[in-house]
Amino acid sequence: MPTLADYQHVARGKVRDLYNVDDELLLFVASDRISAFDHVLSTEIPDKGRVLTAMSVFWFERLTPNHLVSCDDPRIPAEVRGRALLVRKLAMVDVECVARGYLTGSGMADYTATGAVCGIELPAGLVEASELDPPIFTPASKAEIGSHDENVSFDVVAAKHGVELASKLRDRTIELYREARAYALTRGLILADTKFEFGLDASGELVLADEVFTPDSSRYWPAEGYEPGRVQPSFDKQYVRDWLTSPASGWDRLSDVAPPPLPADVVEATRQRYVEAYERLTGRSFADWLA
Ligand SMILES: N#Cc1c(N)ncnc1-c1cnn(CCN2CCOCC2)c1
Repeated sequence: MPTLADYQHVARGKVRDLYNVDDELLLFVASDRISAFDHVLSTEIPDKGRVLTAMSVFWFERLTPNHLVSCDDPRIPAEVRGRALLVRKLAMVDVECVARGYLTGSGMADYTATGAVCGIELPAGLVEASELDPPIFTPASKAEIGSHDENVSFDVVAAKHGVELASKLRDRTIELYREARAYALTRGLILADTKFEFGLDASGELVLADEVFTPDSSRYWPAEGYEPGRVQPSFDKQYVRDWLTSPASGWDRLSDVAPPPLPADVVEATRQRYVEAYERLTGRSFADWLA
């Protein structure tokens, strides 16, 4: 059985890492790190990596083609089993493919400033968390760790990758989002938006890569209590956000100071929210995940 040290570390994200296994395969590892307010916190959330990996696998089982080869393979080191995926190498398309079914975050900021998002004019009078019907494709250029992705128009993507591939990215992004949004609603969860990464395989086929419909790549809101006109509570990170912005933390989010460690009760409540999100979405018990 190999260890992680046997594989070359080839890419590091805020909370994920990529290792080279061989000419065909990569190891995609999800950590227990959590980010909030653009900081990677010093406190980890136990099982976060395992829960998010289990969520990606649930969706990869339903949405093909994708890069997943295996979640349970002898080439996966025991130390990361359950939070690591063996994936096939692709020629990645350098676009963050975002679908938005609700107006929030940078989309709301762009709308407030210009009445449009990624060059897509929206109706007047929309408010924070307004539903967008139809959902919109709002691509972004990938940013380095620590800075925000930049929203770009479809035409910018088409200029870089050609109209045919840009259209495929847009159509596949919206198609996948619509399917997952409808399903999530049946489980009492609003999938407000999501971010995909795609690659091309040797035959030139567009293949879903990265993580899929996890709380790190997507915004999940509880459907119960949904009300446009205010910022909705994040299903998974609200406890962290509320504590960090409360007097109890002693932290000023507008300062450049790193956030303080999280108290144990916030860590446990957050862990429970990740487990609850997985169990509500999949109908499966997290205790059964690669036990
Ligand atoms: N997925 C995938 C994938 C693939 N299947 N084939 C080739 N390259 C990639 C790849 C390389 N970098 N990234 C960006 C996202 N990374 C995620 C992990 O953590 C680091 C950042 C994706």
